[in-house]
Amino acid sequence: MSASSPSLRRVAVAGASGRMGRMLVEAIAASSDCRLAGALDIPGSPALGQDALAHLGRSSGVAITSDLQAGLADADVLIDFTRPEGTLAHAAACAAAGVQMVIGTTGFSEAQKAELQAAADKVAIVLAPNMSVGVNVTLKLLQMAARALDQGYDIEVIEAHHKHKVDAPSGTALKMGEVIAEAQGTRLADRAVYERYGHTGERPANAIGFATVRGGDIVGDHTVLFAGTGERVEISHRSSSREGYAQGSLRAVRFLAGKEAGLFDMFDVLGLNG
Ligand SMILES: NC(=O)C1=CN([C@@H]2O[C@H](COP(=O)(O)OP(=O)(O)OC[C@H]3O[C@@H](n4cnc5c(N)ncnc54)[C@H](OP(=O)(O)O)[C@@H]3O)[C@@H](O)[C@H]2O)C=CC1
Ligand SMILES: O=C(O)C1=N[C@H](C(=O)O)C[C@H](O)C1
Repeated sequence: MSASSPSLRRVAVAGASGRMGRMLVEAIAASSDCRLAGALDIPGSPALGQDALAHLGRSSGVAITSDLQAGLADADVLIDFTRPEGTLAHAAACAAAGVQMVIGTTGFSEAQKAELQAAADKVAIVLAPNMSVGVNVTLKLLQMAARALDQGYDIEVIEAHHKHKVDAPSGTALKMGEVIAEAQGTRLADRAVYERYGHTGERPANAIGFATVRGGDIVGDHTVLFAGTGERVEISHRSSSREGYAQGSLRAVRFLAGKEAGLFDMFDVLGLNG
């Protein structure tokens, strides 16, 4: 489906009654260049039939539906923050209907990522575990630090999130590990240590360790520790609201305008490659 005018993007939201979905619907309603064109949620959701802005006591004129075809019918792009299995079903429908996607969902397996790549061969998709500008700049800082601190520094990624989060480590923490491993000419799969318990033995020099905290309403904290001899470097990002994820998603929506196909990330959107 093509845009109704070059400057107005018609945006549907999947997981519309979720924490991110609500934030996205609100951000779209407040924007001057995006219009809410559909609101989807999972069959059985208590939000079905309600207006997408009902949680704010307002009306968007768009009711939340689980009918994928109806939810996408008027959309140029779908923003999806749901669960991997939901995102994959949405990606298949979007590829068939020619609807672009911005995907914030985390927790994909390698096989699921390959399915998203196949969808992106048909329609343009931005996929990123964190849409905030600050986190993506942090990833660039980590690239630089990882190159400079290549020898003699033990690397640990520590993340904290709210008690409702279902995947661990966070998608952002894994991305940080991947960026660091790649900057050092290695693969995260060969270095990641996700669990420690009991007699673990000494720390392998090349390990990238992960530690996960879950509790309360923590929006999202990430720290990477480079622990050397006599000093340590800590690079941290803390989100205090989901607004940054929503605004980053809208930047991705604008970036996609006019793109036919391909899998992009927030480095592409923000011009951070190179
Ligand atoms: N990339 C980024 O910047 C960010 C990514 N995220 C990621 O986004 C995802 C959602 O986070 P959050 O909003 O906090 O989660 P929520 O659980 O609050 O929202 C998820 C929404 O998706 C719906 N849903 C659940 N399963 C399915 C399915 N199989 N198909 C369709 N819809 C489904 C839920 O419905 P119901 O409640 O009825 O189950 C709910 O409306 C997570 O993977 C999270 O890690 C989060 C923040 C930022
Ligand atoms: O579930 C969340 O809340 C978040 N998930 C993303 C992740 O897994 O990295 C991004 C952010 O940290 C919030």
